[in-house]
Amino acid sequence: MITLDTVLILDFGGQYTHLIARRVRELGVYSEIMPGESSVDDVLARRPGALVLSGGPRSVFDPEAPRPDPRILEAGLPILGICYGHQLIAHIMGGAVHRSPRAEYGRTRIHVTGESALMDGVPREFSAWMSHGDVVSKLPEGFSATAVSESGLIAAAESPGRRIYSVQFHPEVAHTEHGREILRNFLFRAAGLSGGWNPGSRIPAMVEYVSREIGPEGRALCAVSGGVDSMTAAVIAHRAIGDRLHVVFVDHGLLREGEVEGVLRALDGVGIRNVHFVDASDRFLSALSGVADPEEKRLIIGRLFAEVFEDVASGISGIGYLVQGTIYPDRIESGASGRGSDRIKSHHNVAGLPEKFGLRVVEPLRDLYKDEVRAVARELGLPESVVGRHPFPGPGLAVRIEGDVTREKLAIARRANAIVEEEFVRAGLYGAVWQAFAAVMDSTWVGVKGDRRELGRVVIVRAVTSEDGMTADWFRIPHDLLATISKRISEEVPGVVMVAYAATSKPPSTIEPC
Ligand SMILES: Nc1ncnc2c1ncn2[C@@H]1O[C@H](COP(=O)(O)OP(=O)(O)OP(=O)(O)O)[C@@H](O)[C@H]1O
Ligand SMILES: O=c1[nH]c(=O)c2[nH+]cn([C@@H]3O[C@H](COP(=O)(O)O)[C@@H](O)[C@H]3O)c2[nH]1
Ligand SMILES: NC(=O)CC[C@H](N)C(=O)O
Ligand SMILES: [Mg+2]
Repeated sequence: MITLDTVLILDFGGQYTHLIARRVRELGVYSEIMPGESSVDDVLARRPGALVLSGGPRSVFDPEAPRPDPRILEAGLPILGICYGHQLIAHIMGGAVHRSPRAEYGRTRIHVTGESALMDGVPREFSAWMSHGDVVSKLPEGFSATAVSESGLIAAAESPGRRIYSVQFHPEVAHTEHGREILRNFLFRAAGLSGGWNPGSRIPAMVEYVSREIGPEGRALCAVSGGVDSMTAAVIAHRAIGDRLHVVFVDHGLLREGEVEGVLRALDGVGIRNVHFVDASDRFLSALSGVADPEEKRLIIGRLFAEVFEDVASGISGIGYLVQGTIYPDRIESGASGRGSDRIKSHHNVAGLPEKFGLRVVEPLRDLYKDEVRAVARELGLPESVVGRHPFPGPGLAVRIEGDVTREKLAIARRANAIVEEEFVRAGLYGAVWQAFAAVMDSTWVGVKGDRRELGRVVIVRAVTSEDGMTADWFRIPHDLLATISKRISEEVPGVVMVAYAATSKPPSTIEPC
């Protein structure tokens, strides 16, 4: 699916690597992230139009520091180094990097000192976001500095003849003024890429990919949750193979109020005929009984999903494939994107499938971010109720329940989640947040209801804003809305005596509690 104008971002563990990929895509150039130490052959095999070397936590002179294959710098490709990437270029090509006596963190004034395609249309002075302790103290042969920071440190450098550019600051973060222009200048002026990519433009290629994978005779199962990812994957697969597509929707007993009816209605609406609804709630809930560890719960659910899919598949003749709505962040967060990144959570659809899974997995959306999937869904004509639906994790309410999943906690989670969603809709704020939900804690709080002591549960309400679920900020919820939600949950949901609001961003938290 790679076209000529792909930008590959070599990841050295930077905090903002994903933002670089997103910004580049927003500018109309397809981009992907690769491990920073990928070999020159692996990089060139993907026929990139340009490379970006990301930031990273290490010092270039640290013996453990990740390094690019040096031949990459000689391959003649346009390169932009950012922060650690900037330092790597200097270090490898014969310049020098030193521990700076003055670290620069946060907003820093930048002075443009030279003529540079990178700085075209950018004022001679602007504020940029810095986050570094090392500094390039000597540039390699043939490089010149084009900007300095307020402390006189090199902030941008280049060797235009070799089409190698580097910046010490982070053009990809919103706090850097003109960061977008600088990236745009790199892509279109320095690297001469042509742009014009948008997520919708990938629809034909995605349909093509599904047709090719499944072949002219093949039949596939598509696991659908009703979320925008799997609905979009199903519609793409349906375009590709028509009624050779069978959709399976599983009730694992961890769904929200009204969800079964809603999803079946939505499936009917997109014209998919072969729908298999499986009520497997007893099977899932009994397997989860007494299991408190979050990762263990996820892995059990992943395994049971796979078993149910295999059962359904074996009842339909000729099914050899499973189409899933896996998206890019699912793979990244499950630690599947490259070496050295940590597995944060086992998203059931990535890490949960058993090694000997009997069906071949087909994932048309595997390289897209959520907002890009939404753009595709809109383009495909899916209804706004699907396009705008908040993400709901595959393991369902199990990840919104601390400790073991009991019927008591499930009932609380179900009611409390319904109240949160209803009130966000009523306040006109459903579309303003990435997600809004309630989680049920194991801990208790002493309450007093109708003059009687009641040892009740704690429910945590969480609402976040986010672009892609990779990072998130807690939503500054209006107090009136929080008051209504809190009052309704504590009054209407038996067994709850405390409602709290989660005021931590991601990082350091994640969005869902488990
Ligand atoms: N109840 C379910 N029945 C069948 N398949 C499911 C179910 N829940 C999840 N899946 C499968 O797991 C995949 C991942 O779930 P995930 O929640 O990430 O995506 P989604 O539900 O499609 O979208 P969203 O993130 O918007 O909820 C889905 O795309 C689908 O293939
Ligand atoms: O399909 C999914 N399977 C999962 O196992 C899963 N866990 C979390 N999520 C959703 O992913 C986004 C990031 O969540 P976290 O910050 O909690 O990791 C949030 O939007 C979460 O709702 C999941 N989606
Ligand atoms: N953000 C970065 O890439 C930091 C690079 C390097 N670790 C430094 O501290 O200078
Ligand atoms: Mg979902």
